[in-house]
Amino acid sequence: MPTRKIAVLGSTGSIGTQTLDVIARDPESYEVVALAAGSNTELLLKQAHQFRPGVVSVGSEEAADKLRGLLPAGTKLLVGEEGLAESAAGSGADYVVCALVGALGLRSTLAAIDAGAAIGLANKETLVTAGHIVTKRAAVKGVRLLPIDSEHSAIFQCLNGEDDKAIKRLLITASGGSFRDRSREELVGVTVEDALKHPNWSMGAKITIDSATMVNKGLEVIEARWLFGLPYDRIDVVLHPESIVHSMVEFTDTSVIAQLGNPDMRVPIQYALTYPQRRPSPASPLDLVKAGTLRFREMDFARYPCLRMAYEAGRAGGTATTAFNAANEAAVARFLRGEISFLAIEEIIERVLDKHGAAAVALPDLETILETDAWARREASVLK
Ligand SMILES: NC(=O)C1=CN([C@@H]2O[C@H](COP(=O)(O)OP(=O)(O)OC[C@H]3O[C@@H](n4cnc5c(N)ncnc54)[C@H](OP(=O)(O)O)[C@@H]3O)[C@@H](O)[C@H]2O)C=CC1
Ligand SMILES: CC(=O)[C@@H](O)[C@H](O)COP(=O)(O)O
Ligand SMILES: [Mn+2]
Repeated sequence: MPTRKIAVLGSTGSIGTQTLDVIARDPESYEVVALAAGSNTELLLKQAHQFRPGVVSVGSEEAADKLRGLLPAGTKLLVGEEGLAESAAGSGADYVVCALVGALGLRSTLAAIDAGAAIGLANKETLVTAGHIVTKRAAVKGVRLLPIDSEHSAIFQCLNGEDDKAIKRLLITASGGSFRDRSREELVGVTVEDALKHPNWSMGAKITIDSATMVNKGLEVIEARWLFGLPYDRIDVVLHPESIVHSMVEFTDTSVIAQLGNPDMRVPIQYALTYPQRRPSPASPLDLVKAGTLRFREMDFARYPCLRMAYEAGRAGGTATTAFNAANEAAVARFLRGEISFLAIEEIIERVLDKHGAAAVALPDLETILETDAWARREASVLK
């Protein structure tokens, strides 16, 4: 594999740091040309000195002030949305790891695609917000969207070399999240601290809350629809408490192909970086005998209404998934700030979707999508 010129957007986050861990283990294969982060300037400074990117971008002037004069000589320091776009499309990157959190990642993902860079996509909200625009733009540019999200990496691996016509359905696995052993009645009054205790994965705060509400799986169903081009009635979710089967594909001959492994994001990250090659990984090998039992249960949509809403928004099309994602982002931010209860997240999403109504336009343009995103955030930010 020729040396890849890598931009890592969201380099100080859970995915970003694990991406840099993978890169640091194989320095001959990668040159880091851009790092972008929000406010963790202490970690970003360490990363800049370790990887010497030509471009470093931060979320605000305040954060930039903390870096000025401390970066390696010659490093270009950028700020905000422009900095993200420049990191993605003006840094000489031929591969962009999209590991920002939220729909914030949309514009830089589009900029990277327009620049012809390969995309390692972790930032699922981008596809949920504007899947038809992102996928069409990538197809026109001949850019491959390589999935980093563990379930979509698993599906991508299961589909490798298969005939699309032989696919019967996708089976996305779900751990059930932090409160999987609680009834709905027992969700009243749960704390942020408890919601952040994912049973199997160590992840950023937002996705961990999304896993607890099952919004994450809803986002992943919509993400799968856009990545693999299948209708929603052929994308199913199954509860799998062990998070060892990362997802499966059922084929027309009744075969079910699965990808398994210990829950370690460095495996899907590395696969997205080195595809179609597979490289040794520092992840601990899976011992199925030690794992013993792998359980699968039917998804309970009454227990997890956010998943139902995601399917409804996906089927409605248009800007409904944009509104779903934006309302969730705003509601989760309020929950994490201690402003609303855990159950208020799903209530707010439901009310925003009710207000959004039927999608007016089947395939909205980017301006309409961005307007809907802003509208849904405003609505979700004031609902009690
Ligand atoms: N973590 C995981 O295991 C998985 C994550 N994903 C997806 O990957 C994406 C990233 O998730 P995760 O790594 O957990 O998220 P984190 O919250 O851990 O990291 C988010 C990154 O985005 C940066 N960021 C936030 N706001 C801004 C901003 N305004 N400008 C520039 N950078 C910003 C953060 O910078 P800073 O911290 O410096 O503010 C950080 O580097 C999400 O879409 C998530 O759903 C998918 C599968 C698994
Ligand atoms: C690691 C990863 O891909 C996350 O999306 C994780 O899968 C969350 O899992 P659950 O949403 O199944 O709890
Ligand atoms: Mn996932």
